[in-house]
Amino acid sequence: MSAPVIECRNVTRSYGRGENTLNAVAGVDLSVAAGESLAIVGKSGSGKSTLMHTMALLDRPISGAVLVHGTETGNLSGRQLERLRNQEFGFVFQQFFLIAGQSVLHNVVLPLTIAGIRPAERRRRGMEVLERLDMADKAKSRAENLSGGQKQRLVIARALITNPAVIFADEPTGNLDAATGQIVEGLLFDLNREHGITLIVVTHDPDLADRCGRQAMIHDGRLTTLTPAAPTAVEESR
Ligand SMILES: Nc1ncnc2c1ncn2[C@@H]1O[C@H](COP(=O)(O)OP(=O)(O)OP(=O)(O)O)[C@@H](O)[C@H]1O
Repeated sequence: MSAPVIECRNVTRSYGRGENTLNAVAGVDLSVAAGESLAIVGKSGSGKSTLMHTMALLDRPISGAVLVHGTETGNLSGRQLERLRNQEFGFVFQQFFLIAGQSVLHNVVLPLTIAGIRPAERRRRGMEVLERLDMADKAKSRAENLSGGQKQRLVIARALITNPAVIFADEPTGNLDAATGQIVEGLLFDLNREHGITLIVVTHDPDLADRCGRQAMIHDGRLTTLTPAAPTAVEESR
């Protein structure tokens, strides 16, 4: 089995103060092996997105620790967290978070722009990833003019551009019709299987959850069930 790419140790994340404090995630221990696929499931409001955001270093836990490749992240500065996120993680959320008025290519290379990569290199890598997702002919189109499925493919291209170790997907097919959702789902699992990218998916969709190697069930912020007990990790191929 590969070493954990992400490890949560007794992670608690709360909202509000005093008697209004709500532990949206409470004492979660969870280890994700490199190359596995994990679904985070549970009822609405159970804490799935909060857990994912905490694992993805978008939110800090109020207690406990999140380790990435074995490194404790609690002492990192905001800038260091941002760099780690940008290098290691890709994000595919239900809302596409596209910059309207800008081209598909501009949107795809955004993480490289943030990382300070030069324009020629950005363009080369942007076109490469768009070709991989069969979207090269749309490179110059305005992002807002794409169909829903094309937008989500753009988002996957943007998530892939930094060659991430982990893709976090929060209801990735939630805004898509069933057929388009299947295509996007297929793409995500191909990346997991063929490129060893770890996939962590928050979903209400039982079929999508079933395609993942493991399922973590969250109830009132607590991890209640983890199935199967042993991770089905594939070799990391990065
Ligand atoms: N920014 C916030 N401020 C205050 N409370 C919040 C905030 N974000 C989430 N919560 C609360 O934390 C709890 C967990 O929310 P979270 O979004 O993680 O659940 P979820 O399982 O992802 O829900 P859903 O499936 O509906 O998206 C909920 O009770 C929610 O109301």
